[in-house]
Amino acid sequence: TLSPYGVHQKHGQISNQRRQFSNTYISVEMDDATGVAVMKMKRPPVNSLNLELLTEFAISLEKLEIDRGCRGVILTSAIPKIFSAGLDITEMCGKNADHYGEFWRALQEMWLKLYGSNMVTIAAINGSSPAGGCLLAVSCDYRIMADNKKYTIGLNETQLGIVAPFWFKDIMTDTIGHRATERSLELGMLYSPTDALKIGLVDEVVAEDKVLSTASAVMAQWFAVPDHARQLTKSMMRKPNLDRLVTHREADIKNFVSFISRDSIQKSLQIYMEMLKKKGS
Ligand SMILES: CC/C=C\C/C=C\CCCC/C=C/C(=O)SCCNC(=O)CCNC(=O)[C@H](O)C(C)(C)COP(=O)(O)OP(=O)(O)OC[C@H]1O[C@@H](n2cnc3c(N)ncnc32)[C@H](O)[C@@H]1OP(=O)(O)O
Repeated sequence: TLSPYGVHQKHGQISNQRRQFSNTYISVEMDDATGVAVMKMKRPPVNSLNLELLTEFAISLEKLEIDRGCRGVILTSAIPKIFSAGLDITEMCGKNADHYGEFWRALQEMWLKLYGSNMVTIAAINGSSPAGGCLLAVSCDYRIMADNKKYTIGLNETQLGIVAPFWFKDIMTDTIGHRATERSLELGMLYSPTDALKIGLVDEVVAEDKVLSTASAVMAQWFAVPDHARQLTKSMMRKPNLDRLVTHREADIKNFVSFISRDSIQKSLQIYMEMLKKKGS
């Protein structure tokens, strides 16, 4: 079927209790018996967040949000060793202003839906999660990371010569505190799972093969609280950050477009991409 956004979706029934829907880059398996949906990003090689993935992400969340049977979402990756490499740098390089604006709006939309969700959201971080990947995780209610010191998480934007916008910074501050955020963002720090746990960036570190089962167990604990009370509390806690972006949404897009279009910033991003490619070859 074609959704109102023009994204093709495949629907399938895999049992009486489980429903599945899949787009190009997102697959969702909804378990009607538990009320839990597992949403997986599947954009090889590194789940970088391009315009299409962000759009599919927002549509999938919207569908779950209006599904009365769905009370919680586990967000994870179908790609081994990678949760998400963050924003697709090629979406921010060598394109025109209209494209940058459309891309940024899609990112804002996805974030407003994820951070503002009424459902319980748990990030099952089964791999590296820099920058935009960290934003996804920090926007959830709870974070469980795989215990593998090769994986890192953090807002490393300054290492690319770019700057995390105020709404990334706000939720990072709410998660790890002002001082830790200041240091972390200025230096563009990436943390191992153990260090991320120490500063409170993730809530639990578990063996790689236990990430999903732990997420399900944590979900059951959160489900023990009456939905209406938990939802009103979540909304009370998150409303100021949501309102701030909604109020300044157009200015934020303008700011991004003018910043990213600068020659010096384009050059920094190109150098970073070349560095990534060299490392891989
Ligand atoms: C004043 C302020 C106002 C407004 C705001 C202004 C600015 C905007 C800020 C925007 C916020 C930005 C957020 C972001 O998310 S930027 C992206 C940051 N991401 C990273 O730095 C991660 C980079 N990637 C890695 O570190 C590694 O790839 C990773 C994830 C650890 C995996 O490592 P590995 O398995 O070894 O894989 P490779 O490195 O070999 O990568 C494989 C392949 O993927 C390409 N690639 C990797 N990451 C990205 C990416 N983010 N975007 C696009 N492409 C990516 C990589 O180049 C390889 O490609 P190849 O062709 O060589 O196969």
